[in-house]
Amino acid sequence: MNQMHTNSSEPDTADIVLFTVHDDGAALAWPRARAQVLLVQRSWDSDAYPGALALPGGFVDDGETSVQAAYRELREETGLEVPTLTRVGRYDAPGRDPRGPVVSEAFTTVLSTMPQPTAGDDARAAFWVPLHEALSVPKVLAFDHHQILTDAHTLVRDQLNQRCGWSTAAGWARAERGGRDMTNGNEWHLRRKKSMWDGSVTTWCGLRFESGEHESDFWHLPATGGTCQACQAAKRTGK
Ligand SMILES: O=P(O)(O)OC[C@H]1O[C@@H](O)[C@H](O)[C@@H]1O
Repeated sequence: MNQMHTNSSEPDTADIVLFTVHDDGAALAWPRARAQVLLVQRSWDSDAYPGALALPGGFVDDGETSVQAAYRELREETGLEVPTLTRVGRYDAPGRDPRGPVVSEAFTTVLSTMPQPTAGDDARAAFWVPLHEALSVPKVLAFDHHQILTDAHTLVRDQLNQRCGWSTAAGWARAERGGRDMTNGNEWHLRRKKSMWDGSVTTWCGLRFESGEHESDFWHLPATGGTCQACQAAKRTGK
C-alpha cells in the first residue's frame, strides 16, 4: 500500500529493525553470540531504491497505527511474527525518501531464535546479515535505514546490557560508607556482569540490603577487577 499522509503528524511509513543474538543453535551462547539483523532486498519494481537492501517496512494503511503497520509489514515482507516491538524513533529528515516528505516511525526487537524468513509482498529476498557488516557500510542501505539501524542498535544494546544476568559475587565485604555505618546486615559486594550483547565482562560493586530485595549505588569497576571505595574502606576497618 502506498499512501502519503501529507499535512499530517502521523507517520507515513513504519520500519522494523529485527535483531537476533542467536548463535549456532545455542540461544544466547556467550561469548560467541553474534548479533544479526534482518534485511530485505527491495523489488526491482519499487519506485524508490529498486533492488536495494533495506530494513523491512512500508506504508501505514488507513485506520492503522504505525506499530500495527510494523507488525503487518514484517509479516508480509519476511513471513515473521514477533511478540513485541519497541519504538526507536521518528524519522522525518528532508530528503530521506526520494519520493517526497515521507515520515517514518521505526520499531525494534531482539529475538533469541533465528527464524528463517520468507520474502513476500514487495521484498525480493529477506535474510539475516551480521550486524557489524550492516553497520560498517552506511551507503548500502536504502533511505536513512543505516541511521535507523544505528539508533536501534544503540537502544537495544543498552537495554540488553542492563538486563543481563549477574554472575557469582567475586568478593564480599561489610562496609562503612562516608563514615556512616550501614544498617546491620547490609553488604557490599562485587559482581561481574556479562553482556548479552557481546559477552564482554565488567565488574560492579554495590550495596545489597538485608532483605535481598534491593541493590543500589553500583560502581562500575575496571574489567580487571578491583574494589570500589566502599569495599576498600571496609577492608581497612575490617568490618
Ligand atoms: O517499501 P515501500 O512501500 O516502497 O516504501 C516504504 C519505505 O519508504 C521509506 O520512506 C520507509 O523507510 C519505508 O521503508
